[in-house]
Amino acid sequence: MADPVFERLALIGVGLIGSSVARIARSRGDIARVVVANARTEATLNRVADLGIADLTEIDPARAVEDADCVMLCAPVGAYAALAQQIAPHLMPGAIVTDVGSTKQSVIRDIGPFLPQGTHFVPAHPMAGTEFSGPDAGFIELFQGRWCLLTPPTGTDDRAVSKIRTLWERCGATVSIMDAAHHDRVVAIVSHLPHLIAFTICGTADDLADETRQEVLRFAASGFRDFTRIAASDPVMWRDIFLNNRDALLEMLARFTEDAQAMARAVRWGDTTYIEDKVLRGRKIRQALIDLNQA
Ligand SMILES: NC(=O)C1=CN([C@@H]2O[C@H](COP(=O)(O)OP(=O)(O)OC[C@H]3O[C@@H](n4cnc5c(N)ncnc54)[C@H](O)[C@@H]3O)[C@@H](O)[C@H]2O)C=CC1
Ligand SMILES: O=C(O)C(=O)Cc1ccc(O)cc1
Repeated sequence: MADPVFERLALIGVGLIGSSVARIARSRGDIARVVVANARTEATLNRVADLGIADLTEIDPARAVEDADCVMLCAPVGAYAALAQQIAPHLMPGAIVTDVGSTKQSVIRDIGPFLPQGTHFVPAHPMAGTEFSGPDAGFIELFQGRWCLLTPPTGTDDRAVSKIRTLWERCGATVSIMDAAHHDRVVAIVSHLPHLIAFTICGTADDLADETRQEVLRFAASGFRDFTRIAASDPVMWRDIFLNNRDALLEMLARFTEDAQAMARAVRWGDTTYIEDKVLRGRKIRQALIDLNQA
């Protein structure tokens, strides 16, 4: 077995993503020699201990990061600034701080300024997840065959980037490195806007008159069901994502609204070619994903 990438990995937050990393690290042995789990409540830490997915549990984030050569923030992105401020004075010289947040410019803005000289910061975003949360939701296969996007700010130490790349590759992901602003625009269209649409359409259906709502729930076809799966995601996590990728999300929403209006016009005027073209385009995108094995 290869040497572990890290001696001690501290996970700040052990929900779906943190607990999946913990499970993989514990089962493989070549990611970290010791896994420390931090969460806000004793109840979560007791659950982590029962699940046996960390070597140590620690309720104080400042203590959790002591002696860790890698600290991974796995909480909702709105909590990052306060967490960074708390842990910064306790980081070991040379420690690598990384994260799994779904927005990247905000994370660099919120964490970067607190980190002391001599530590390294490698922001990351695994493009894998489910609508479930908490330590029970994680699983070993979560990142298998999925992308992990790294957005190291200019000047980041190459060895630190390379170690985080190895960590994610050992989790089963393929790593791609990109600029944080580009990342935020890409995920706004492929992830954040689809979630916004899912939350909105479920709300719209729920706002309908009582009688109709019953019908919506009883006869929901698979299209609506697919939306409800996404809409079942964690409210705090998505509140934080929307507010921390505001500009890119609003830009993509404006473009989407224009396109939806064009579709409405085609429906109103019976523009069969327009409607067929759009449906065909959707079908081609679906096929391309299937060909890439990502659907
Ligand atoms: N759920 C998903 O599908 C994906 C989520 N992400 C990102 O990963 C991060 C974690 O998401 P999940 O694991 O899904 O969330 P989760 O809700 O399953 O777990 C979050 C963890 O953070 C802790 N936490 C919550 N608020 C906190 C606070 N104010 N201070 C300290 N700790 C706090 C919770 O106790 C819990 O341990 C988020 O930043 C999210 O944007 C990234 C990829 C996919
Ligand atoms: O469950 C789904 O459909 C997801 O899209 C999961 C997801 C949620 C947030 C991310 O930043 C990345 C992936």
